[in-house]
Amino acid sequence: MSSQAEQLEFQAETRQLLDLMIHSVYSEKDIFLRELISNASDALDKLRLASFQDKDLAVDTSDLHIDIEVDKTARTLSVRDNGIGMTRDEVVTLIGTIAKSGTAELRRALAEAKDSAAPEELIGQFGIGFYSSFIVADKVTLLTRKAGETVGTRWESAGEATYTIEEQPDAPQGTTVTLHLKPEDAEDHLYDYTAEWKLRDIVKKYSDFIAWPVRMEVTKSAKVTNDEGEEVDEITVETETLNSQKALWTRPRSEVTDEEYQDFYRHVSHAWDEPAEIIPFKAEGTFEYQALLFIPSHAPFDLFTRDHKRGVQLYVKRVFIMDNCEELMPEYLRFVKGVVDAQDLSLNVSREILQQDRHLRMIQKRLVRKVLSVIKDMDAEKYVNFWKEFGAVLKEGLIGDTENQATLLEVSSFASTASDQELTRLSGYVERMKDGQDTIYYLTGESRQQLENSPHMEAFKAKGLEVLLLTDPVDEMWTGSVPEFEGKRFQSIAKGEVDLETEDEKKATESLREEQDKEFGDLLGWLKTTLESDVKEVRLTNRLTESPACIVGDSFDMSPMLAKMYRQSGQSMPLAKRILELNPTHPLVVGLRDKYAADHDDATLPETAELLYGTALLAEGGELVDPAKFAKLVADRLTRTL
Ligand SMILES: Nc1ncnc2c1ncn2[C@@H]1O[C@H](COP(=O)(O)OP(=O)(O)OP(=O)(O)O)[C@@H](O)[C@H]1O
Repeated sequence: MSSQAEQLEFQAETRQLLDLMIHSVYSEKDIFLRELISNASDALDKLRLASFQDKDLAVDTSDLHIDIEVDKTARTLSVRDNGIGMTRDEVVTLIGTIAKSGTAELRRALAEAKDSAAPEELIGQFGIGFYSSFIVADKVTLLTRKAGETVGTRWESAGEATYTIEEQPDAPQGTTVTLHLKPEDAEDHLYDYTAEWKLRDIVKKYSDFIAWPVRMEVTKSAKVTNDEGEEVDEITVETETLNSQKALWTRPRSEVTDEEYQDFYRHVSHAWDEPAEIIPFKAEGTFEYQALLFIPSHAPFDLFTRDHKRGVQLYVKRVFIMDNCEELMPEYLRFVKGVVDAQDLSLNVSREILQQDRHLRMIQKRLVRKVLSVIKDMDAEKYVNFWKEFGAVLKEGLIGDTENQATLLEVSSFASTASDQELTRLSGYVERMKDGQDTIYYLTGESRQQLENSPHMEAFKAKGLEVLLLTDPVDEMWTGSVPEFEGKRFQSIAKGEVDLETEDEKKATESLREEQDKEFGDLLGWLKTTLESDVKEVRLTNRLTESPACIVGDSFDMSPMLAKMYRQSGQSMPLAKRILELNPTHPLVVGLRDKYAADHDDATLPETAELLYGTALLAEGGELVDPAKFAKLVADRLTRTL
């Protein structure tokens, strides 16, 4: 007895995607089968794992496999697995909606792309494997029963606004996806997906390495002699395993083609791009393992969201143990995909055990070194693309991975005042350093333009000193914890006192300095009191050539941008007071000094002090605490000048 079929609506984004899929002119239509087999293979992996971990789960895992079945008359193609299956709720959440984290981005991509975007790009970015069925089918039925449950679920959709879902008491355990195929149309690359040769071809091409047997009933004809002594064709139907099931990582690189690696990459990463680097790796000795890692050519859309989930898979003796094994790759290499197959771990390992495992830590160490060395050896073109896609993530490693800090610095690139087109490596910066320069100067902030025009830059521009322009949020963090590169100290030009004068220059200006300190002493003291709630010190500087004032931090002060990031992430961050530096040669500063000397009680003085501070803050791209009050001050002052 089956319950009433319920009709549910697809989420709006899913509907748009399905629409794209159905009307796709994408010529690589064959890939739908790869997606279905990939899902089936994952489901078998999960069942085997569940049977290890849950002894009460009464399931037969002795014959796990994938069947491909065709019905030429009904024009259907089914992919059946006896894997983990899904509950009704899982079908609704996994098949009816797209992962929450991706929806906002997807909506944007769909709006931007409309008809122009190649659907395969969207498919790739958002990992919507199952939906690719609708490229070749006008109706899809999914029948599934979760291991351990008694009742199954039947899901069906024609890829329009809705799908139906109902209970199916007699469903076998596992999942069967049945495609009601669209009419053949060779011109549109819609082939006969009930043809044995075609299916065999596709499986060989895309899914040969799948560890589980992919089976299909095939007809064989053989010449036999009948009772009358005549030679006749005998047609027999037998089940054949179409894939070789060879784990790619166990085979030497010379025996595997690039295509095979690429298809495997797409299977493990659920991505559709090509890997930029293929990294086979083998360790022998006391602790044996094999790894096959990939550096993708494109960053996935969810690289920076918390629930980014695909990384390196852990296998133990060719048995899948888990996706995204965090113990194998540090966070900052989360874009690396692939598998690690360890020989000496127990199949029963849990996440908790893994966290303690010494061997795993050793594997991680070696893999990290291997990946970094591959990045180091990339040719220029590949590296530029790599850095564009993953540079901001890699730099996260500068914060925690002190062991590889030197290599990470070596492979990092940065924007710099030396070129407005190309990024520079630190080695390039060091080569261009002036005689006697022992410091790598940098400035952090939100955009290149803001940094280039910041008052902090003035003296550096005037002296022709190169400054790195760091605009990734992560730059705010690592610059605080990495002291040097090849003996050259990093120094923020917005922090500490800047001393760009040579000894000779210092001598020449010494007396001028003393004089200025005397002349401006009163003003500095008064300003410090007046602006007490905003600054902790007021001093003269020679870092400014054009602006009247700028604000700097002490060497160990948090930058305003970093404080803002903390506040945005919900942490309370008291406003840190910084230092106001004045340009003693600027007419505004000189004028202010004179006015203060003439009349300490002039009513306009405190306002001018506030304007001076506010404009310095704006010039560096900072945010005023009370913009309305500041605007009013400016307007009043302007009115008086008219
Ligand atoms: N044959 C199957 N057996 C069990 N669960 C399945 C099967 N096919 C799909 N699923 C479930 O549905 C989910 C969504 O599948 P879909 O192919 O749309 O994306 P995916 O496999 O998660 O890949 P991606 O990472 O590309 O999103 C899967 O993650 C899996 O949990």
